[in-house]
Amino acid sequence: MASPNGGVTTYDYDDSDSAAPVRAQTIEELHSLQRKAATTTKDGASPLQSISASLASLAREYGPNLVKGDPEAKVAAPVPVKHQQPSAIIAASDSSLKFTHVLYNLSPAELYEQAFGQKKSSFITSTGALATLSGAKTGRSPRDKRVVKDETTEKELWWGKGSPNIEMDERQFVINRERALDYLNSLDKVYVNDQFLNWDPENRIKVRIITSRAYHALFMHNMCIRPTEEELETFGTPDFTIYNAGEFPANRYANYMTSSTSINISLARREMVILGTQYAGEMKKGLFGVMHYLMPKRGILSLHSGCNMGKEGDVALFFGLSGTGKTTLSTDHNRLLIGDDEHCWSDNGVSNIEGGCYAKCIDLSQEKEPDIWNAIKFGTVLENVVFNERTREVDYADKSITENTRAAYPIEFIPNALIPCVGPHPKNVILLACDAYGVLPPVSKLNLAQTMYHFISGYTAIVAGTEDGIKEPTATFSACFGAAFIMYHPTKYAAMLAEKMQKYGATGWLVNTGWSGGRYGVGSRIKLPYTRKIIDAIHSGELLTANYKKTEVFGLEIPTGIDGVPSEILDPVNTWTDKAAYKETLLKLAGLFKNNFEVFASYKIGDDSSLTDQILAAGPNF
Ligand SMILES: Nc1ncnc2c1ncn2[C@@H]1O[C@H](COP(=O)(O)OP(=O)(O)O)[C@@H](O)[C@H]1O
Ligand SMILES: C=C(OP(=O)(O)O)C(=O)O
Ligand SMILES: [Ca+2]
Ligand SMILES: [Mn+2]
Repeated sequence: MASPNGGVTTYDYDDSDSAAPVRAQTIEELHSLQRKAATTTKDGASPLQSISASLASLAREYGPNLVKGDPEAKVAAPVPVKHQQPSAIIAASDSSLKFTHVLYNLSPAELYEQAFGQKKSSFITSTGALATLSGAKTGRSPRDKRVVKDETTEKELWWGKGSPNIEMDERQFVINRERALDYLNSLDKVYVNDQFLNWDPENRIKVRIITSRAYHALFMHNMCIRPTEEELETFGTPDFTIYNAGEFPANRYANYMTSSTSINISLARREMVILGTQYAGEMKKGLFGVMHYLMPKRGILSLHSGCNMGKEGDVALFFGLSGTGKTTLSTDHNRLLIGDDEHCWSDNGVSNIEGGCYAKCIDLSQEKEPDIWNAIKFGTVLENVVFNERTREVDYADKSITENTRAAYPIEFIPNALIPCVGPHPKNVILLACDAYGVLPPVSKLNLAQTMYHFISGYTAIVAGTEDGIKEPTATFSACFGAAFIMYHPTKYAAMLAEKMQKYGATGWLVNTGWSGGRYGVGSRIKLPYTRKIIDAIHSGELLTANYKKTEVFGLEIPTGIDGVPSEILDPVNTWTDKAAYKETLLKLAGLFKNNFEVFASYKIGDDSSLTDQILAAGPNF
């Protein structure tokens, strides 16, 4: 009788195990049957060659020896493809004799397995997410960011007081780059992701992320736009490359370095080097800075904002500093999500830069934020959360590691995401100001000059944990609601925003997602359900036709009533029991606005000098 595995004749024993035997002679063969080979690229060597070039030292003649696939994979291992090297070259150092395995664009399942093999800190939670730790740094380190100042960037970029761009020179950049590369090339394996930024096909940017940690690769898989198999085949050379050697420290004695953490950007080389921090947000926000450089050169405005669209095609932008409500408020069950954090506004409308969302999840509740809650499942990265050791249920209230706990998931995990993530010109531009002083109204309608005044001021709070060293909400002025990420002077972005808002007739709003009834510590955070009702009234048009009154000092137009919101909270004076303290705090804040704006007073906003005058007059009067 012919056996199912063909050719081999077996005889009937009186054996109870009468099922057909598996098509394997050995246990290894059996294991190899478990996994069906994935379709590989037509020309397997081509991405490896471009990766080898990426990982090459600038000082040595050729790059490291690269092999595809996991060194641990004994079964069905991909065929090693050695990088082409001139055969006559004699290895200059031991490091060039050694192989580094490249794990290229792995799937989430593969990255889970890699993460478990790599760190004791990676676990599956009860809903299937990958919980992990980012190490000593659990927020961004803006004081450790350096940008190469050369002849071009010296003229182009915003430098000096208030600017996020702290200079370094080209030579120190390549020294740090070499340090990162030597570290990465010393490892047995590195993870490489080739992905895209920007859903606008005409302005798509190709990015490569090289990292030592599987969780970083999964994070970027979720956060950037994922290429199809065909797009990977023709990917070619990336437009921008991140070398994430965050597990390895920077040299504190090097020029321009002040700590062992260093985030280095060279716009000329189109590269970013990360040393001494594993906080994943550093990569996504670093790339955002690059987009803030590249896009305005093409007449496209880059925005630190969330974005969603109503059923009628009405688009809203939500500008806000980290942790002040972009993700929470743009994720709205009644609207289509275009993106939660980074967008472009071009002549064609809006487009999301990213392929995923990065939600703060401290105190996350299923009831208040159901869509984010449900997105935390297999494939999602959970950074720095605490969970029950046995049930693996996450305790979202636990701040023992940080208050900046985060979930990163692909945008498709939100059921009403709009794919591709593009939309028409915005109708409403909402500025989220998280007021730690508790004196700004929950909502005000702004005219264009006021919108520009508040956009340039960027008054809000840095919330606990989002930046290194911040322990409680701290009042700040962050130009364009994202000063840490912009590259040019704020008035360049403001002029573009004014032009676009005017051209497309968008209305500006100031929404306080912070405190009410007293400053932080005395009053309380405005309730999320009320903020949602306010946002609903903006979207529906209800607030365009409402009755308004003007506040003293700031001259803000506030509505007298909104469906579902207690009317008395709309004017903040009503929520303070100590009226004298309210007035004093209001004047104090107005003074801070005035001081902050002084540096901008000498700049013209765009070509319109009458708009500049109106903007200067749109601040507080006292
Ligand atoms: N009134 C409010 N409006 C918006 N967010 C609020 C409000 N009250 C509390 N929050 C909380 O503030 C945080 C906002 O974070 P998130 O939306 O992720 O910020 P961003 O996307 O701007 O970085 C969430 O944890 C949210 O639950
Ligand atoms: C990730 C960050 O912020 P956001 O919540 O705005 O994405 C950050 O500031 O590190
Ligand atoms: Ca090796
Ligand atoms: Mn966010």
